[in-house]
Order: sequence, then C-alpha cells, then structure tokens
Amino acid sequence: MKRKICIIGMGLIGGSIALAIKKEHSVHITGIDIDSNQLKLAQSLGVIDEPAEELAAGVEDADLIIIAVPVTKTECIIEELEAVPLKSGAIVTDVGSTKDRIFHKAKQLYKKNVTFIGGHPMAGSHKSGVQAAKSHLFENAFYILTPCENTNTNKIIQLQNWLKGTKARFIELTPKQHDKFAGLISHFPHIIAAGLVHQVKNTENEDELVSRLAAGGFRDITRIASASPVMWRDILLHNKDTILSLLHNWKEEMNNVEQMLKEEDPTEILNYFSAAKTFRDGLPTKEKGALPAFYDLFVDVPDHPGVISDVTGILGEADISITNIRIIETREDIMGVLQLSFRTEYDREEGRQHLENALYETYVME
Ligand SMILES: NC(=O)c1ccc[n+]([C@@H]2O[C@H](COP(=O)([O-])OP(=O)(O)OC[C@H]3O[C@@H](n4cnc5c(N)ncnc54)[C@H](O)[C@@H]3O)[C@@H](O)[C@H]2O)c1
Ligand SMILES: O=C(O)C(=O)C[C@]1(C(=O)O)C=C[C@@H](O)C=C1
Repeated sequence: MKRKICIIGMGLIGGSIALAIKKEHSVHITGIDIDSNQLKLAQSLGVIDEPAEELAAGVEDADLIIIAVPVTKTECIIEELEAVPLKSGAIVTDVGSTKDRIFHKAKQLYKKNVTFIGGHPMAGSHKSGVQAAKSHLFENAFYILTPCENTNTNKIIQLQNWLKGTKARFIELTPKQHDKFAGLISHFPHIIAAGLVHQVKNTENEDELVSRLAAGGFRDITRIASASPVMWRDILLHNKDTILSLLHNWKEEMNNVEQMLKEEDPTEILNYFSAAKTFRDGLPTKEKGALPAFYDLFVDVPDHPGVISDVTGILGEADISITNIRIIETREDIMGVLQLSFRTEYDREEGRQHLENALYETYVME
C-alpha cells in the first residue's frame, strides 16, 4: 500500500515540495487549501492525487504532514492538528520562513504520538500559487531543519529521505539562529526592496518619467518586492525583534554613508564600495542560499531585428524563466552573443535543448 502525505497549503512551496517528493517516491498526496481554485488546479496539474475538504480527513492516516501556509496561519494549523486524530509515528513539518514562534507553538503537538520538525527551504520566488510550482525549485538550496534536542535522529533522517527529491542541502540550526540569519539575508532585504519601490513611487507623483526609466539595477534589486504581501506581512510580525534590531543597525549604516558624502571624502567612499564588492564577489554562487545561483548559457545570435524576442519567446513557450539577459558583443561583421542567466542548472539544460532544437548554437562556460 502507498504511503500517504498530506500537504496543507497548495501554493508555490507546497506544490513544489509535492512535485519533488513525487519524483523520488511512489506516494499518495492529499492536498488541502482554503482556496478551492488552487486545490482544483493542483489536482489538474497532477501535483496532488486528491483534495481534502476537511483538515481532519486529510491528515488522519498521513505518514507525513507538511504545513505550507503563511507563517501566522501555520500557528493556527498546529492548533487544529492538536485537536484531531493523527497517525501514530507520523512526522509533521512546515516550510515557513520563520522558525522560533512556530517551534514554540508546535510544543502543543508533543502530547500526540507524532514528531514535529520545523523546516525552511531557503529558495523560492516572487511568484505565488501552485501554477508557479517547480519540482527543482530547491535544487542546491539550503534546507534548514530546526529539530529540538529530544528529536529522534531516525525521524530527522526519515524526513530528509522524504525530501531528497528537492536535491537541497540539509542543515540543522536552532530556531533562534535561523530567525537571526534569515532576518539578515532574507527578511530585512525584503524591506529595503519595498522601501526602494516606495521611494520611486513617491517621486513618480512629481514626474511619471522616473518609473519608465527604472531599468536594470533597480529591477534587479527590487524583484522580490513583487512577492506575496500576505506572506511578508506575516514574516515581519513573526520576526519582529530581529528586524527591529537590523533596522536600528541600518539607520547607523546610512548615517555613515550620509557623513561620508557630506565630507566628500573620495577615499572613504571608494573603500565603502570596494569592501562591499570584495565581500559580495567572495560569496558562493553555485549554490542557492544567501545569493541566488546563476547558471549562464551563451547563445550565438545573428545580428538581426527580432532575434532577442525569438530567443526569449522560445524559452517563454517552454515556461523556462531567465533571471537576466545580456548582449555581450554586437559588431556588424560578426554574430552577437547573448548571455542568458537561469536560476537552476536544470532550467539551463532545458533552455539549451529548446534553443538548439531551433538551430541556435549554445555553449556553457564553467
Ligand atoms: N515564496 C517563497 O519564496 C518561500 C520560500 C520558502 C518558504 N516560504 C514559506 O512557505 C510558506 C508558503 O508560501 P508560498 O510562497 O507557497 O505562498 P503561496 O501564497 O503560493 O501559497 C500559500 C497557500 O496557502 C493557502 N492557505 C492560506 N491559509 C490557509 C489555511 N488556513 N489553510 C489552508 N490553506 C491555506 C493559500 O490559499 C495559498 O494557496 C510561507 O510560510 C512562506 O513563508 C516561501
Ligand atoms: O527568490 C526569491 O524571490 C525569494 O525571495 C526567496 C526567499 C529569499 O531568498 O529571501 C524568500 C523567502 C523565503 O523564506 C526563502 C527564500
């Protein structure tokens, strides 16, 4: 008989985990979502085998329960789980972007014969919903687990086995460590991205040309501001203390910049940017984590109008996203080269095949 999994929250992350699990295990996956359209779509896309209308019915015989809803809702779901029968020996995990409050809430499950292990796959997207789910979303990403001291090691291994199709790299942290690090490299940058967008929006009231000019750098640094506001509201509320402390440090950082500029000290200003560049250039790029990994593909293209839209059109039709596109060289007498950046090696390989089928010459430089 097939093992059973119940996923509560059939959005981007719930859907991606379901697809990753299906790649490695022959299982029966039940999905639950308050949005019946998401649930229907999840079934049509083959992400789940069956929807459940009631939480109790979905979880009662599940070997693995995965909570993939916004973090304040995760607390509500834990309360609901406490009140319904669960299979003895089951593992319960979550994917929330914060861990400490959920960890404390999950203590309510201790009296049931199940094991709760908090989890957070450190990769995602600014897109929401099961329609954006991908089995390889977490490839090479860190997947943080926050077991407690008494968690049975065997259960941690079982959970990692369930999740091996994610191809993520598991790492264990305490919930507090997690929230401190995630605050620094994920939650706080989100506020800065939203703040930059607000700054342009406020100026746009004076002159609407400004947002039409917002290109390359601004778009790169503010991509994440397009993510789900509900998800981010909840993250901020959950990790309030860490974020308030980072805000305090940030104001000091900006005061320093203000001072450097007022003093017009070229050496200080140069050092500020050089030190940031040196540190940033030294960060690992072949793994997802603090920085997204970029997998570049080079494509020879003729110098012909419409060639860029042809290339992006081929990738778009195959539903392959690129994170960046750059024309490296265009001289009249030679072919130009397009440098396309993909989020994963898998996307790059898929993209390469589609472009070669359309007779483009491609190559990868490691
Ligand atoms: N998006 C990312 O980049 C990312 C990455 C890692 C972890 N996370 C975490 O994963 C979780 C899910 O995020 P997502 O990006 O998949 O969001 P999403 O909006 O794509 O999906 C969330 C789903 O949960 C459903 N939902 C909300 N309340 C519910 C409830 N009470 N019962 C059942 N379903 C409910 C929604 O209808 C929605 O379909 C969040 O906790 C988030 O912090 C997100
Ligand atoms: O790539 C993105 O769009 C993300 O914002 C992903 C991201 C992040 O890196 O901050 C967002 C929240 C999650 O908890 C984990 C990953």
